Order: sequence, then structure tokens, then C-alpha cells
Amino acid sequence: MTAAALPPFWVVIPAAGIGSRMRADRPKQYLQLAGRSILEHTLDCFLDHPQLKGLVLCLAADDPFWPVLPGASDPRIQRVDGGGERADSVLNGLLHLRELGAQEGDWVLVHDAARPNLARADLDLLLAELADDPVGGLLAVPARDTLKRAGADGRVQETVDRSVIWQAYTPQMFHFAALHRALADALVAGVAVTDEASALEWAGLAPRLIEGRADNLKITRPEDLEWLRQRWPHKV
Ligand SMILES: Nc1ccn([C@@H]2O[C@H](COP(=O)(O)OP(=O)(O)OP(=O)(O)O)[C@@H](O)[C@H]2O)c(=O)n1
Ligand SMILES: C[C@](O)(CO)[C@H](O)COP(=O)(O)O
Repeated sequence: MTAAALPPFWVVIPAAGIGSRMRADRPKQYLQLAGRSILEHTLDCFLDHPQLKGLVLCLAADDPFWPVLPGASDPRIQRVDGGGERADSVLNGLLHLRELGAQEGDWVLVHDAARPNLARADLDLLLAELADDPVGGLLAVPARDTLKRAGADGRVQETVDRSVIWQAYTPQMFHFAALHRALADALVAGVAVTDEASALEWAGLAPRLIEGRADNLKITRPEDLEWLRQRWPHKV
């Protein structure tokens, strides 16, 4: 499918986390990767896409790092305040999309600021595969290792059937109205939603899994960033 045949889409980037597991001197999205911040690399995955309608970046209200980056004045990037949890940040981003003119059936892609290695081929695969899907879905990776269920004593209780287990990645792609409703309702109900798909699942829908590259990893711990630094750039 040519880029022009892919569906138009909006993007929400939650980037208001503090990166506690990274144990760095700043939120992990502002750590350096090949001379630029992780966040700038992540934004680059989308900003020049011909089908992009608009991009909302959710940042901590008192974030001192973003304003001094070269991209801070880029008119293609709309800044909003994030919230206490990732889901709150995404919801704020969706509210702003409505102000920008997002319509009920428009596609919205939510992508972690901490995943700078999204390949254009994977982004386009997600868009192409879900263009006509009634629900939407997400990039994901089938479990690669043998999986164990652990007991409280730290000993193995059983080996889990990995053939039905996938790791959820981002972007996650849903229709604006369905995502907004599911996320807002789940938060009001106090349901823990760690990704957008969880909210849709809670609403009774079944998001589709689209197999992506495992190296679209979320930088969570120091070794993740070290791994990317040693291989960068290696996108396809
Ligand atoms: N209140 C929050 C918490 C997280 N995020 C964003 O959600 C993405 C995925 O979250 P995670 O990897 O858990 O990031 P942190 O919350 O920053 O990390 P940690 O849990 O280690 O503190 C990140 O891009 C992060 O900036 C956000 O926008 N708002
Ligand atoms: C959305 C996500 O990237 C899917 O794997 C992930 O759940 C976000 O990170 P967290 O560690 O769960 O906050």
C-alpha cells in the first residue's frame, strides 16, 4: 500500500512520566541517544508522515526540559499537560484532539515517548492492517521465552502456555470516540488501564494484535537504553 493510500491519523504521545525505573537525573525521555533526546527521536517517527493530521504531546506541567529543545517551537506539535498516570495523560491528549477538530471515527495512534525505535515499516503496517478494522488494535510481539508463573516464595508454580501470550507495544490505534469513551469510563470506574487496549477490552471489545519488531522496545531500565545506543541507528 502506498503512503497516500494509508488512512489519515492523529497521534498522542504521553511523555509526562518521571522514569523512576531508569534512575537517571532527568525523565528518561530527555536522556541522550545518538546526540538527541529520546523524545525527539520518537517525535521524528511521526512528524513527516504524509497522513498525519496532528500530534499532541502530553508533558508534565512543570517540565523544564522540553522548552529548551529545538523542536519546542515546531507548529506541528501541540503541547498539553499530562496527568498523574499514563492513562490520565492520554485522556488529556484526547480532549485536546477534540479541540483540534478530531471527529468520532478518526483514527488516533497513542505511542509512548519512551519508544524511539519505531520503524516506519511497522507504523505503516499497523495503519494498513487496521484501516478497515471496526475496533482497531496495536503493535505487539509474541512471547519469545519460556514463561513461568511465580509463587509468593519466588519458586516456579507452573510453566505458562506461551503460544497465546503477546507483549503489548505501541502505537495502539483506535477510533477517537471509542477510545475516548472507553478510557474515560474505565478511569471513572477505577479500572487500572496500563495501555489503551486495556480500556477497550474493559468496554467489551477485542483489539487486534499486529506483529511488530521486537526492537521497538520501551526504554524502561538503564540496560534498555544501553542496548539501543549500541545499535543505533538500525531502523528499517
Ligand atoms: N503520568 C504519566 C506516566 C507516564 N507517562 C508516559 O507513558 C509512557 C510509558 O510509561 P513508563 O514507561 O511507565 O514511563 P514512566 O512512568 O516515566 O516510568 P516509570 O514507571 O519507571 O516511572 C512514557 O512515555 C511516560 O512518559 C505519562 O505520559 N504520564
Ligand atoms: C503502553 C505500554 O507501553 C504497553 O506495553 C506500557 O504498558 C506502558 O508502560 P507501563 O510500564 O505499563 O507504564
